[in-house]
Amino acid sequence: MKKDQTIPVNKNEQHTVTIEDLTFEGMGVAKINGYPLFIEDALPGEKAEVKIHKTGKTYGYAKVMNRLTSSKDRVPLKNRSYTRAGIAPLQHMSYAAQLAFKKKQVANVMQRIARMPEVPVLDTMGMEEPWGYRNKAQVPVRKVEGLLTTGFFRKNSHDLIPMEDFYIQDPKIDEAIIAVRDIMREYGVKPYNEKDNTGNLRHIVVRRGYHTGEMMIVLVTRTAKLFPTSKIIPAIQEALPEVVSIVQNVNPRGTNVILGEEAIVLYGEDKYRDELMGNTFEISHRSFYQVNPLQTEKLYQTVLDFAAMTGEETVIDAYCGIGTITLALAKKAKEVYGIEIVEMAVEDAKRNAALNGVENVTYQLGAAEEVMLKWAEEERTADLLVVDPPRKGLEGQFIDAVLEMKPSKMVYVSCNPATLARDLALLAEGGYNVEKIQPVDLFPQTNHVESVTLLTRNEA
Ligand SMILES: C[S@@+](CC[C@H](N)C(=O)[O-])C[C@H]1O[C@@H](n2cnc3c(N)ncnc32)[C@H](O)[C@@H]1O
Repeated sequence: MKKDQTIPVNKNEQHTVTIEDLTFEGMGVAKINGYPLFIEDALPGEKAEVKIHKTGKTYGYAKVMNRLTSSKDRVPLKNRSYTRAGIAPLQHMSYAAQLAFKKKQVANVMQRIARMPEVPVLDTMGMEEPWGYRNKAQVPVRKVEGLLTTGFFRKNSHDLIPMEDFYIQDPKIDEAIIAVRDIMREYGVKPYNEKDNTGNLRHIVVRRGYHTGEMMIVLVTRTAKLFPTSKIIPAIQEALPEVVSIVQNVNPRGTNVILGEEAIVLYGEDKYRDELMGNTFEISHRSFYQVNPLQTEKLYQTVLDFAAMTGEETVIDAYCGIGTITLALAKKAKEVYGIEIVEMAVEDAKRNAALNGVENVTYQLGAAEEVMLKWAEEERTADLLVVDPPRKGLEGQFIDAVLEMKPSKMVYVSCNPATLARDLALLAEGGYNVEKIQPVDLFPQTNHVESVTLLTRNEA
């Protein structure tokens, strides 16, 4: 829709529309005289009476008042709040349709952003049981009707929707949140009030090892003062025998960032254990660890399959976190160099290598873009480069370093198709062939798309 065109709808009007497409967030798209309306819980092909609730210059939002026809891809909702909270925005879509939607997301950006429609995008690898998969929950705590309450924020807001069962988390984690909430209520802990930055308990974070059952509880508070800890700690231990670590993380700032800088270990050590690809990992409360353990093994196996190593390779694993991919690579390579920016993750990574008796890995603390540039200038090289950056993708400087270093093979693990496509276009321009992309569903019921891409150097 052109900017100078008048908006063909008004707020609160009702219209009958047919859904034509889905946004990357999974919202239905219908058009009225070319003006796109984004509609929650609506699938392509469905006809519905909708009410306009927001209009902008180039698009608006509408709500389904009456669904007139249903798509064959529609399944019953578990709970409408999960869509509102953004926990399970695709819950109305059959799992097969979710997998197809994610494959299409990748194909779309490869066409639109990378301008490489010819690159094969394989079928998304899904889960057998796409619920109850998350090994970590970070649940906000607020006062609701006078009581310390846990739940989830309504999308784009900080209104707490009280919730006890999240469905996408390991059910043991849901139980643990309720148990900790009840203990906090019993001992009169004050819930955080962000309006005037008062109260104390901001978030309850629970992490649980899928293979070990070990649980870590993180109590995120505004001040370092906490409760009658002498009563709370034994109460948590009694209610949750799987708990091996209780950490208080202090975050005094008025911010959306969950964790603060200061940590006080209340019980055990700042770590719990889990296993991945036959290796054991100790994970501290600040370290990144993939949230879907079963699918993570499929993701890493895809990395190994794409890498097809002979045992002679020198490998760089950039953005390595606590070394989960690094150790999987180490079994098949001559040597692996991990790069990671979070100091505690590097400490975890080193300890984890020792714990598993792996000697052919070396970890470098620092920004991957700086370390890679330095290594390229020193004329160090690698046969294989594995990258697994955060959502913003690779820095320009990182790509420059890759093009100078020229590893013959690259495997790119991405959690954001848009930045992946941008980076693949630059790498292709710099002499890499983008061979294939394998989407892997790490986040069923959500619109997040993870993928693994194989690139080889075109020496011609
Ligand atoms: C998506 S995680 C991947 C971690 C690991 N490969 C895994 O599968 O568990 C991205 C990691 O990159 C790290 N990171 C973020 N920016 C970085 C940078 N500029 N340089 C190096 N590491 C960075 C984060 O701390 C995080 O551990």
